[in-house]
Parts: sequence; structure tokens; C-alpha cells
Amino acid sequence: MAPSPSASRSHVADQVVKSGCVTKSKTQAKKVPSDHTQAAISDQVLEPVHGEPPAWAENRQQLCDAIPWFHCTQGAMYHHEGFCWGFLIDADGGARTHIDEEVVITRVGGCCTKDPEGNLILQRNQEADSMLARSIIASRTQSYLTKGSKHKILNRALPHRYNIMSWFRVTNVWFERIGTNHGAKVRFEKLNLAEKSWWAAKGSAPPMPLELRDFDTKPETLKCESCSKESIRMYEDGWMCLQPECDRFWKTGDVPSPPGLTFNPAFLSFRSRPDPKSGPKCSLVPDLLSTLNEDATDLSTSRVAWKGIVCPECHKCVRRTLWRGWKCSDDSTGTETSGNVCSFERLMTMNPISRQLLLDDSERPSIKREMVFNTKFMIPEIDDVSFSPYRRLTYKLDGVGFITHFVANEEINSRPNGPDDLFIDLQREDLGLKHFPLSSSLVAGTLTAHFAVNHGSPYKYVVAVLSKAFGEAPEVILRALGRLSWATEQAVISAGDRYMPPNELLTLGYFEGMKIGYHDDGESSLGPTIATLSLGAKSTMWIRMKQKHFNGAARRVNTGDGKAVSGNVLQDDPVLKGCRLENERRALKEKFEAGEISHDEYSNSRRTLFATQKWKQAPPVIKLELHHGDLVVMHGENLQRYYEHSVVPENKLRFALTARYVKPDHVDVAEIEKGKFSLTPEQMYDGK
Ligand SMILES: O=C(O)CCC(=O)C(=O)O
Ligand SMILES: [Fe+2]
Repeated sequence: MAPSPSASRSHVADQVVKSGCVTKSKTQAKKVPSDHTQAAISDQVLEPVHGEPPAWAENRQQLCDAIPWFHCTQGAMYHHEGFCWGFLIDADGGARTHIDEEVVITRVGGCCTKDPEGNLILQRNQEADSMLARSIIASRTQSYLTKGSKHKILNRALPHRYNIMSWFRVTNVWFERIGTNHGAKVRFEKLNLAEKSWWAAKGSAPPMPLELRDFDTKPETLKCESCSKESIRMYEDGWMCLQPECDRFWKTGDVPSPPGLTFNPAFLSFRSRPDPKSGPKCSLVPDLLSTLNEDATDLSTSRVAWKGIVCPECHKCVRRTLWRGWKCSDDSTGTETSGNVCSFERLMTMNPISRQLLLDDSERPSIKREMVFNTKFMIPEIDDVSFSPYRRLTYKLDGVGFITHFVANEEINSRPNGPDDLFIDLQREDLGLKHFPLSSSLVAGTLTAHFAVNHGSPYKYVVAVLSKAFGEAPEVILRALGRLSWATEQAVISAGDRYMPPNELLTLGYFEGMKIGYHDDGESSLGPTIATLSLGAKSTMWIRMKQKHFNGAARRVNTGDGKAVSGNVLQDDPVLKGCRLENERRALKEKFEAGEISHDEYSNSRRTLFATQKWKQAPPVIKLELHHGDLVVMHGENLQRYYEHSVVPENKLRFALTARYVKPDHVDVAEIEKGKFSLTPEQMYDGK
């Protein structure tokens, strides 16, 4: 038996209630089978909304960067320390997804995979003690919602792809049968019932005043005869036990529940009494800008200052794409639906940080830095004579290439025009450093975790960085290029190879907490030598074998248990020193090369060999501690083909200036000029 209609319920019933599986109002009960829902929805004509969201974004990265309570690039829920902070209602909320002006009902998410048609399928049972379910249950007092405009359940035209809705509270978490499993569902209720929701239909009636609402009538609750536990009457079609462990779970009478259930109107329309004590714990829209004090010396490079902001003018979530700050129009995805053209920008005065501020005590060597090499990694050849005052460390990878590390010291760093001066001058210049979109990223719109600017011949590897001509480069860039040309020449000539002077220089800038993940610098358009000058904060460079070369096969994820296993074996296995199953792989390769086995037999034997091995990450083989003023030269095409590197700085500010040789036949004729330069005697470097 449904409870009798309450004041609040009848009021809400006047507003049309939509649901993902069933479209229904109290007076009009029209059932739509779930698989027809999407088609039905796409035919709907969307009505305009009454207001504007307090903040919005065109992609998920913008949202996650600017909204601290939704710092979550995947999944529907942001949970932190056991609480759900933000919830994203996107395209697929499951059967009976419901949104009206005050209530949202959706699946909790998790435990899902996508079928070939892209529909979310619940893979296994979701339990009440799962992390997601626990954090949403713990968040009963409040939660916040954002919503994707792809989600047409509401039947309204939402202004942007992601729109912040409001504060909500969690009123119910329960389980439904989904296929052969059970999954958690949640009902949210808007906290502020007095104010009209911006997503209400344009011209719709204002919300019912609080004093006229009935907060006492709740949907009826019945005790299950089998498990003796109580469950709310959730569905109009009849009461059923909602305890997944009960034998009467999700049954009306003795039969499994029919498909196309609809919610009990009393369940949709009840409202919780407003409680002034359970207000929101943080602001819906953060105000980072007003709390920034630019006079604090190193604030502009600290972690807090590279978050996104909500534009005070157009309310877009804007990432800090620029070295000096935020520019609303610069963080545009080109998909802005509203044709948003906003001129807001906030560029900070960047007070140069002295290198002394970034040093720890172990980094104040007078002449040579003490070095202790960890035997877990390759031990280099040490040469204190040939390039004094530099110490030269050489790491040789047989048949692959070598890495030369010129270790600087105070004598080198403090010379006029040396690394100390370069570090300050780079900070004074407006180099045009920016975050660029990663060209190959799993999540579209992801920006690099560092700032970059390219000078000289265009270089388009990890990110497509527009290149500025050396002719227009600040003087400090040419001085760095002088040092890098010296290091490249010394390292290559001492190995007896041909020196090709660099014609490109990529400057990377790292604020606190930024880094460059594993990647290689191999590209057919590049010469085999790459030289980097480190300035500012100390950092660690890691070098490891590429995963496929380490394992001998590409990585494949087992669909059954989700574990990583070996996929296709390498066509041409170089069998690098230190790779997995090195002896066995080498023996098979030798047999194949000697013509003792066919290519198919070679591949099959390797497949059998790898079948018993779990996929493993390659451990780093070389670890370099990069200090201010150090130069590193990587030489050898195969080094980039078989190995990859990453660099993780430790403090607030670091620059890495990397020079390469871009082959002229890979450069557009119109761009050739950009790579030409001539250095003055002051810009040249002699190794002192
Ligand atoms: O930050 C560094 O030292 C490394 C830079 C780098 O790997 C690159 O520019 O490709
Ligand atoms: Fe690199």
C-alpha cells in the first residue's frame, strides 16, 4: 500500500518526473522498456533551463583541476578519507535513473565494465562494505553534484558539457538486482529547498515554500517475513525486500520482480527536514584567486597556485595553462557550446627565486659533490680529469648507446653567465611557457604535467609545441644553447661519433610537484643525441627498459581476471642485457638466426615460454641525480628505441633545457629559418 499523498508529493508531481527506464508522472504512467530508453530520449525536444550553473567545464580535466571536491579524472564519485565529496551524473546512471529539481537517483558506480556496444555492465556484486558504497553511506549529511549535458534524462538543454548543480544530501542507499548481480543505488536530495534550482524549466513555478511542505510523511517501510529486516517501499509495483543476502531479495511475492519497475511516487516526493546544523563542509565554487598573495616570494610556483580556478566572469573552470597564471580563453577545448568568449585573465608577477632557496644542506659542495652509488643501479665510469672542473660519469649500454652526465659544482655554477645567472634570467624572461595537451593520452584534454616552450626547428614529439625562431629567442636561451652544444660535442666526439650541432631547444619548466613521466625522445626526424641542462631544484632521472622489450611481448589484459599477461611476442627481439628470461630468449633467437627453427616456431616457443610468466613492470636500471648546472647527454638511436626515461624534481622550481638535432628534411621549408642561429663569444661555452 502506498502512503497517502502528502503536500510536498503532490506539488512535485506537478513537475514532470523523468526516469531513465520509465517515463512517468502520477497522472501519466507510460512505461518504456529499458533498451528503448535511449532512443526515446534522443527524440525528446529539450526545454530551456531557468538559470545558469555556478560553475561549468567543457572537459573533465578542467573540472577536476578547478573543483577541489571533484578531484577525480575517472569514475562517477570522488571519495576521499572515506567520504563521498562529489558525484558526477553522466550518460549511464542505470535503470530508473531519475532527476528532477530536487531529487537525483542513480547507480553508485564501480564494479562495471563496458559491453561491445559501450553499455555499462555490472561485473560482480557490489557489497555494502565496498569502498564506494561505504563512502557514500558515510556522507549521509551532504554531497555535491555535477552533471554531464550528455545526460538527457532531465529533458532540459543544459548549457555546458559539465554543469555544477548544487549541494545535496544522501537520503537512501539500497541494492537492486542488475542481471545476475546486485548493485548499489543512491537517492540524493537537494539541501537548499527554498531556492529554485537553476536547472528547473524556464518559466516553471517556484519551489513550494518550506512552511507549506510536509516533512513528516515518509514512504512506508515493511518488515520482510524471511529476514525480518525492514525495507522501504521503493517501487510503485509493490513492496519487496531490498536486502541482497535475503532469499526474498528483489521478489514481489515469490516471483522475481518484473522488468520496467517504477518508483513509488511517495519515495520520490518525500523531503528531509532542513537542518541548519548540517550545512556544506566546503564551498561549492572555490575562490582561489582572492586568497593568492602574490608578494609571498615563491607562492606563484607552489602547488596551490597551479590549480585551476573558476573564472569570476563566465564561471568556467579554467586550468593554469600559462606559466604566469590563468587566461580563460587559453583553456578552451574548442567545443564550448555557448560560444563563450571571455577575456578574463590573471597573470602574476613572478618574483625570481634564488637557487640558494632551493638547496638542501647536502647540496652545498665546495668543489666536488660526494657521490654514493646504489648498487641496485648501473655504476658509471668516473672521470675527474678530462673535463675538469666537471666530473664526467658515463653509463654504457652495450649495443644501445651511452649516457654522459657532466656533474657541475659551485665553481662552475657561480661563474658570470653560468647556471646561477641563467636560472635567474630564465625567471625574469617571459619565455611563453605553457601546458600543452598530451598528444597521446587515455583521457582526452589531458595537459602535460610541466610547462614547455620550443625554440628553433619545430619538434613535435610528446606534445605538439609550437616553435619560436632562435632569431627571436631571448638571449638566455642562446646562452643555454651554447652550453648544450658544448656538452653534445664533447660527449659524441669522445665516443668517436659524428657531431651534429643541435638546432632545436625545448625548455621545460616545473613547479612544485610537477614531473615528466616515462617517455622516449625517439623520432625519425631527430638525430641520435639529446642533451639536457638542469637548472634549479634537484631532480632524479630514471631510465628503464621499455616494457615490451623487458617482457619480450606486448602487454595484454586478461578479460577474465583483469590481470596483465603477455600478448603478441616481439617480431624482432633485441634480447637486451637484463631483460626477463634473457638466456632462454637469446638461445631461441640464436636458433632462429642459425636457421634451425622457422619464424613461426620461434614465435610459438616464445609464446610457450612467456605463458607461465606474469607481466612485470621493468625496474629502472639507471638512476641519475640531477643537480643545478648538470648536463646530461643521451646518445644512440637504440637508446630511445629500447629505453625510456622520466624526471621527478624535488622542490619548487626547475628548468630543463634540452637540445636536439632535427633533420632538415623533416622540417617544413617555411620553418627552416627558425633553427638557424649564430652565437656571440659570450654565448659560446668552453667547459669552464
Ligand atoms: O626534465 C628533464 O630533465 C628531462 C626532459 C626530457 O626528458 C625531455 O625534454 O624530453
Ligand atoms: Fe625526454
